Amino acid sequence: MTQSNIESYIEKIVRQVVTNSLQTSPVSFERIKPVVVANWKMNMTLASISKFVDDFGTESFSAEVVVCPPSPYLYILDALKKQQNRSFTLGAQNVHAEKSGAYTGDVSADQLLDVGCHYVIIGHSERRAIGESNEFIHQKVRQSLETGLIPILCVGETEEERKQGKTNSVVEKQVLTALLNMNDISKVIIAYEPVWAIGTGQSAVPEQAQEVHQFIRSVLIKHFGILANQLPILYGGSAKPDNAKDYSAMNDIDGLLVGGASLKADDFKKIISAFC
Ligand SMILES: O=C[C@H](O)COP(=O)(O)O
Repeated sequence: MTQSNIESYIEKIVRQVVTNSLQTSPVSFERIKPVVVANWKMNMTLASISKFVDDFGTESFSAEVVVCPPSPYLYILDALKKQQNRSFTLGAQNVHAEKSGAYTGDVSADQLLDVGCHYVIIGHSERRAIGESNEFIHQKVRQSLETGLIPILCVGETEEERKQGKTNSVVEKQVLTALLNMNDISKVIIAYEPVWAIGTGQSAVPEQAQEVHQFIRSVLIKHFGILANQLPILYGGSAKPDNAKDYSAMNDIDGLLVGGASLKADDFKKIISAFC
């Protein structure tokens, strides 16, 4: 074999590996550790949080479990979970893009770290709906990563956009704008949440979600390299104890972002178990 034959042979193999990884689920990597996140939104009180912690029990899970309470309860939830040895990690529902300053009512990434947070949800459709742009979301992701918080970046299309066949283009733009010019995205988690499935009881069929997850993974690999294969991509939108197992069976669904069904510890634990 001549030198140029060897080079073209190697090039062909490399191209084949990349093409395969773009078209199918990764086979050469270990399965990503599942992540199951509770987003309590603007629900719960001190009494119901205390009951949740009691009911959650001391069980530990092979999945990473994250609970995101409303911000006034972050500190007390951290204290309760440490005191009672609970196996979940703390996350916030939002963060400001700037490090500090005159932003009445907002909370910074440093402050979230200070009260025990490791994760933060960014770009949830309920915040996009009140005016958060892709660019602002990008700044929040950057600030969180620089501070040491793990961003859970939410993306997803509206019902109208899906009907118009724009799901992939909408989601691609949301992902790429949020992660623009970032060299290291290894700490990012993506959550695909079709807006029409959130809080409606009309969850996406697992195969429908899998299709978008696979597309998101291919976008990540194309723009950030093969290691992007290891980023968890979660599904969110009317996930419940009785459909969690079906999502966990999908190759590219690495966990769930759960709203309503995370308010009761028993329901939430059933959902976690589906990924363990
Ligand atoms: O963050 C969670 C999602 O918005 C899903 O909410 P849901 O499970 O109540 O539909």
